[in-house]
Amino acid sequence: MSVPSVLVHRDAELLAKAVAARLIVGLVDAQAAKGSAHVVLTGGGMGIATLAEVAATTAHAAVEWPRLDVWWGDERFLPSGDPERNETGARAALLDRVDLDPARVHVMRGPDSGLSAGESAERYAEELRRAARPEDHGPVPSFDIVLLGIGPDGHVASLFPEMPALYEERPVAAVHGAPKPPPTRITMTLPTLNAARQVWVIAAGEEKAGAVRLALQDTGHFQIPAAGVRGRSRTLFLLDRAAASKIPPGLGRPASP
Ligand SMILES: O=C1O[C@H](COP(=O)(O)O)[C@@H](O)[C@H](O)[C@H]1O
Repeated sequence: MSVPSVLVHRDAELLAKAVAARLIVGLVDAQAAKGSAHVVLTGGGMGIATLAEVAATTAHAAVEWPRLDVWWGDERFLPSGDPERNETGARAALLDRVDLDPARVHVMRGPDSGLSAGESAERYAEELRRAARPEDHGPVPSFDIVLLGIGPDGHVASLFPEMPALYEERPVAAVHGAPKPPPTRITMTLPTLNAARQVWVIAAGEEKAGAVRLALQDTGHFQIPAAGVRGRSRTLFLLDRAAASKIPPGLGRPASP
């Protein structure tokens, strides 16, 4: 597990552009090294803004989109096409604008699939298992990059403080009674997220500052789930100044004037 590094950009707009540029380079590097790459997407304001910035820059043509596997860290358990689904936002911002192989876009199924949330979680775990290679040493691929937003309560993906999914050892869990709507969700669990080479937590705005501070301290992950996500090679907290405003002096590195 890696020790988190913190990079601070001036504001949310610049943060989204900087993360987009970093994501393009990360995917190009991974594809150059291994031929293909796995990315895990997040919903939320900064997650979708980052994807929109990837779409907006011509540099995204450097990514070999047909050789990219796209996964989600979590999904709201809503029918396909619902505007509140993380998938819907990601498709509108980026996925429908690039040449992905549809078989490599791994959506978490909603109620319109006829599956219950628990069955959908099991189905996703099975899809992850099928994509894992012997060199991954586990039931899920070693994702190249996991993108995560963070809630003001410290949640990441749909891992909310003190909820049962935090105790779950299976790769994917159904969440019932989430404190943020909708109450029913599907989420990768901590062991799955932490199988990634790189985990990037992206946050903008003062309302995230307290959670960011606690996530960077030795807070228990049952209280602050973001404190429990760490990439095997690298963990980055990519913040704007407002989200970084409560971290101890000297911890964050300014990245934008
Ligand atoms: O509900 C969710 O919230 C978080 C954070 O969203 P934000 O809008 O406060 O940035 C997001 O990361 C997660 O994927 C999503 O389902």
